Amino acid sequence: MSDKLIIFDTTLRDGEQSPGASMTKDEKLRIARQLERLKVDVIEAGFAASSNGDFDCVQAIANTIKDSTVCSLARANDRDISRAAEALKGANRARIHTFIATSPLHMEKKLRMTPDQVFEQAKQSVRFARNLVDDIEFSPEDGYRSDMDFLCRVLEAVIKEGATTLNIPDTVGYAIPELYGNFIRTLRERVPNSDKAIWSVHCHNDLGMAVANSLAGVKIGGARQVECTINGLGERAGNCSLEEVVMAVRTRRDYFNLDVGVDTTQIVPASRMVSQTTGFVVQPNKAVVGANAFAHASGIHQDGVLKARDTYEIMRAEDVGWSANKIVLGKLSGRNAFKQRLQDLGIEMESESEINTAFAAFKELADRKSEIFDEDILALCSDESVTAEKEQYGLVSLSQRSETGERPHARVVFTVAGKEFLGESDGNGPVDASLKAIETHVKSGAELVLYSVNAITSGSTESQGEVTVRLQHSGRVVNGVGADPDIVVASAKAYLSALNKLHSKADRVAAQG
Ligand SMILES: CC(=O)SCCNC(=O)CCNC(=O)[C@H](O)C(C)(C)COP(=O)(O)OP(=O)(O)OC[C@H]1O[C@@H](n2cnc3c(N)ncnc32)[C@H](O)[C@@H]1OP(=O)(O)O
Ligand SMILES: CC(C)C(=O)C(=O)O
Repeated sequence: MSDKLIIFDTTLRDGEQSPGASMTKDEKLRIARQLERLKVDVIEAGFAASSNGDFDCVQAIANTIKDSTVCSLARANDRDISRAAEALKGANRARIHTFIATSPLHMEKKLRMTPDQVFEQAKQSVRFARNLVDDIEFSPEDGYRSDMDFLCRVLEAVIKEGATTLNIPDTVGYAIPELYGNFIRTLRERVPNSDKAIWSVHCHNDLGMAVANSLAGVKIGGARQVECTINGLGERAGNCSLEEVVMAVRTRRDYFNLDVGVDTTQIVPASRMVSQTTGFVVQPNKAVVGANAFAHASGIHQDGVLKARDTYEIMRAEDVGWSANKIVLGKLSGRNAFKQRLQDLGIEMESESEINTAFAAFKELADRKSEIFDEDILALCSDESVTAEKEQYGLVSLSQRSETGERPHARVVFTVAGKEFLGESDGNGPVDASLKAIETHVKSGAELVLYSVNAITSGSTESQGEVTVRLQHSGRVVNGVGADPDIVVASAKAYLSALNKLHSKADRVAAQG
């Protein structure tokens, strides 16, 4: 049996069946080119007979893609199949994928056909398609819920008519891995001449088992084609996700012993492209392509990964297209990860006790802020040099008046080197008025380059607000942070804190030079 697993991507067909994921021709072409870079074996470009627009998409993709086989879906009737063949005319390698439902439920209630009629239509359609194109895939829709004897009869007949791939869909995601794997194996054992066709799996994710079922179809059943989509996009809860199935087979080659031709470094770019095109956001904890798939937030894991990546990583982030794995600093981080980040940022600490002080400040900040960025660490480390005694500026009191239709006015009392000053100003808003009131006396000449507000405590109106301001002056950039239940007061505190840092940096520069 072949040791190659064929990757059949149906993002542009079944993926587009996700409500809200419809794509334009240009978008489909762009994704098709990315799928070719990804080196998938087959691209199911659409359903040519479904509309003139989708016909154009299939045709454009067929005329553009050179390496992958381009496929169109078609119902089991002459019109759909002819449209598919026509759209695929320009393809280097073309495949028609024709299907008809074989489960008792679908035949009786949906198609309103007898099993014998379905049998004849399946045979006739494959024969018709085979006269137009050599590469024919046949799918008994709702195959997994079909009667085994009937299914074997249909599959035997379509092989005789020239079907080259037999795809057994779990159309409604009802299968369980072991049962689905055995189902495929039984079919392969019972259908005469089963080795004349490639067996394929197409699983939906209604019970969250699309990937597991597909892999069971491969391992237990002996399927050698998996139908899948980028980000697991697809009808209802989606399809088997390409990135998961490919990385499972590759990472556990010891178990599957199969080759996949996919260039895995193109996985993340493909995932991003599909997400941006469809507007379907990838959940952060999604395997392989989620933002957190290679991110470590807890101290023990961070320590392990810094010492040896494989302690907590079974794949390399770079192998699937991320630039690197991530150590995310936060309240669960430990000293080793913190020290490593200081080193990465070029921050030198002279003694272990200095590091301990910075680490304690970091932990305190991390209790209030869910993620600590490099800017926070830079600010936090420069804070160490600003002790209470050295503070040049301090807030004493603030009052402000703002009424609808009137320009807000602020009165701020603050200290400069221990002496009290009163500043007053109007402004566009109460925050603007307060900062201008401080500047009436300070005249720092600094430019405000960032202003942001965070709720430190839970999201009620009583929350403590944390304001960050970033000031720039003569090439120096400093962050100031202030917290208070009153956002205007927090802003004034943050502003004065940033002025303190500018002042202390200026002092240091003066002392050095
Ligand atoms: C499991 C899957 O994902 S299958 C693929 C699903 N994808 C799509 O349906 C997307 C594209 N579909 C479409 O654009 C339209 O449904 C079309 C163009 C295919 C058909 O549109 P309409 O002719 O208006 O039919 P409508 O969609 O209302 O009903 C489907 C018809 O096809 C029949 N049909 C369904 N499957 C098949 C099949 N595999 N082979 C032959 N006929 C079929 C149904 O019995 C029904 O026939 P009826 O009109 O005689 O009752
Ligand atoms: C057309 C077939 C393969 C399908 O999409 C399904 O059964 O889910």
